[in-house]
Amino acid sequence: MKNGGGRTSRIRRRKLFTSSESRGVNESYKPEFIELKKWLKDRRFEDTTLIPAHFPGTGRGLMSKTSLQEGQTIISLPESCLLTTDTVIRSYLGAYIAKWQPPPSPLLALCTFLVSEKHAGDRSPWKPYLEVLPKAYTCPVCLEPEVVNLLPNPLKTKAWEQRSHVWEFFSSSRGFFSSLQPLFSEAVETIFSYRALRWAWCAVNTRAVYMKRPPLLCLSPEPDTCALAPYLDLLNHSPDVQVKAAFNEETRCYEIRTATRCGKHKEVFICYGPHDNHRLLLEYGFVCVSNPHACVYVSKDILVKYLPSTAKQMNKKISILEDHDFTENLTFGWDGPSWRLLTALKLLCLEAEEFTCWKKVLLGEIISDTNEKASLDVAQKICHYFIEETHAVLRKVSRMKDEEVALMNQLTLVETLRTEELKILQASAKALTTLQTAFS
Ligand SMILES: C[S@@+](CC[C@H](N)C(=O)[O-])C[C@H]1O[C@@H](n2cnc3c(N)ncnc32)[C@H](O)[C@@H]1O
Repeated sequence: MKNGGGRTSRIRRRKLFTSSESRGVNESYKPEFIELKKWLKDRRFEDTTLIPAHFPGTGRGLMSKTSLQEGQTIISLPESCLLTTDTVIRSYLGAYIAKWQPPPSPLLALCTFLVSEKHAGDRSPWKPYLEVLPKAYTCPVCLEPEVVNLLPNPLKTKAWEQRSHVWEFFSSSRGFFSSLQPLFSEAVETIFSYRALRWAWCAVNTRAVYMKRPPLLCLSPEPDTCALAPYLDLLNHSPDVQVKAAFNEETRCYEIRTATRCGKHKEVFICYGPHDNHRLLLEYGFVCVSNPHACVYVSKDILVKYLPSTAKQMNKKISILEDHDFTENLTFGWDGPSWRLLTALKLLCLEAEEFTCWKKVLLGEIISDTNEKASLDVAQKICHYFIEETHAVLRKVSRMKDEEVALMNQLTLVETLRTEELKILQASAKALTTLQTAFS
């Protein structure tokens, strides 16, 4: 029952209020930003609109020097500042990439360049940019296994998939890295280690902007869509803002135009997409407090577990749900259970004599008061089960924070996610109680 109604807008208003309260601390005096500024100036970019700052809620980001109006271009970064596969192919790596069969992917080309330039240290012309890149990431691939196990089930599965994916990316690239040995005096195995490649993978995945490029013959045909955009990639995400971002073929700059006003000395945000917190954690390693897109996912197993033991024709009902794509994306949100979740429950709760009406249920028709009530009751039970489970995990996280101080950051991330999910579940339980009163 997500209708984008009152609660969501209240959350948005609250969020806007809190962000306007949180003052950033100017960081432009820091040596790494002074160096980055010089480097950008040499590439014809000078910023008069934004300054690097640290914010209490979001960490490092960009702050506006003046108030920004709707439609204003907040940043216009020249092509010469962008790090793309073109940069890599034109570099000393180009000849090695061209020789390697099968051709490396665009992502591997970018990651190899980042690792190699980081290794070059002071000799790298990209040093001022590399120096401001985070040293560590909090995407699931970087989390300790005991922390991954504290994630909600569907996210946990995706987190393990991400770990195998990055490991596979590394192992399948070892041959290519060996071919680069003539470029280095140290053994390539020590330069292109799993940790180094994982760091580069996270840098590209959490920071690159979308920029579709024509395929290059020496690279595999996977889409070449990632560009690293120094300085611009200091902009944090907010679900409450709208921006237009694209490479302008006329000015040959990557430009971001805001559609949301921003006050002087406030954090300037862009929107990475209408992502829920699972996706933000999976792809970017953070979660957003009061995210209107956040939700709690319900799996098919949990649906079945909480149905009354008297429920009939369960296998048939499950296969109907599967055939009609109703076993995925079943969620609780700020406004209550989603329409998809309630519809799946209504179908599962059909009495034997109502079973022939299953198509009507999928079309959103009401079959009977009994069916409406039964499905709301199951939804409420599931919601309470999740509330209990979330409380239990939060207690465990709190114990672990005392015992495993080294994992503090990772545990705090899980705690924020789980606390947000608890708020959503409590809001859903309340919405369900209101709906249930109509049938009591
Ligand atoms: C493109 S970078 C933005 C700049 C980044 N904060 C930095 O210091 O380099 C994306 C990363 O910033 C962080 N981030 C972005 N938006 C955030 C937010 N609303 N709250 C907390 N962290 C955020 C996440 O770590 C994410 O992976």
